[in-house]
Amino acid sequence: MDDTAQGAVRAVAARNLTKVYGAGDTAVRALNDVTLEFFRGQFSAIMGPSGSGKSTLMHCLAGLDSVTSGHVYIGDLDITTLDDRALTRLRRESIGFVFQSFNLVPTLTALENITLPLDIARRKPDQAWLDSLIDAIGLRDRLRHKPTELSGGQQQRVACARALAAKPAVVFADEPTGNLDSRSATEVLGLLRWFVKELGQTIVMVTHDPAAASYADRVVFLRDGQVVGELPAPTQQAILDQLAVLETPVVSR
Ligand SMILES: Nc1ncnc2c1ncn2[C@@H]1O[C@H](COP(=O)(O)OP(=O)(O)OP(=O)(O)O)[C@@H](O)[C@H]1O
Repeated sequence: MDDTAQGAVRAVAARNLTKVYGAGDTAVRALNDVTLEFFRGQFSAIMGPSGSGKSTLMHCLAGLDSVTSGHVYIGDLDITTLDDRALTRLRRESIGFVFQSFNLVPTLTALENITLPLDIARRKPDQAWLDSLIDAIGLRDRLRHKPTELSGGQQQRVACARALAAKPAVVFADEPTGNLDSRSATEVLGLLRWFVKELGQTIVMVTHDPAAASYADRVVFLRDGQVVGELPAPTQQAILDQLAVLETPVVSR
């Protein structure tokens, strides 16, 4: 895919992306002609009122949900042309996920959870890369612990390392701090930011939390399935101001 004039390389893009759930009278247009790009080496946040289409957008971008029309690109690859098998391989090799509920495998140790994507893909670990992830999450002395022996914040840091283990093209984080206390949330957000700044990773995060979104390089705002604005270098106050506008019913504006 072309570089932009500023030299930023697109990591993920949606082109005229529409997603309709159901049909007839009960059809819901969750995404309505969304065209949007996320750049390599950037931390982006997606925000918007409940029901605005954030999860749907993330699921379509990650190849977890089919699109009704339009295109999704991971790098140069139009993933809407892939069959299920190719999509599964793409998700395994090129996409990392961090979920609100951590989703670690309870029977595996922290280290086994981190290397799981590599084991599934039968790929040899890059030890130096894994070491940098393990150092970054600060849990070298807990690597043999099972998830239940770790705090929520520690589990989410393990999940973050797992998301990066296979050096994905992009990491999608769905409310990664939604189940954490504020101190653990700050640690996880600092970690995500470090992955972007120091390792050049690309992260796209859905969040309801303006404090979390202020860690991003850029916030994209959705409303009624459409992109209605964005903020570069967002501050928490600027995000709150934008959300207040979005959450005001159109008729009273
Ligand atoms: N599987 C589905 N079937 C039918 N409608 C759906 C489905 N998933 C989502 N929707 C609808 O699509 C719209 C967008 O939903 P989505 O979950 O993407 O919004 P969201 O911004 O992530 O919301 P929230 O912040 O509450 O999680 C909503 O109207 C929702 O009810």
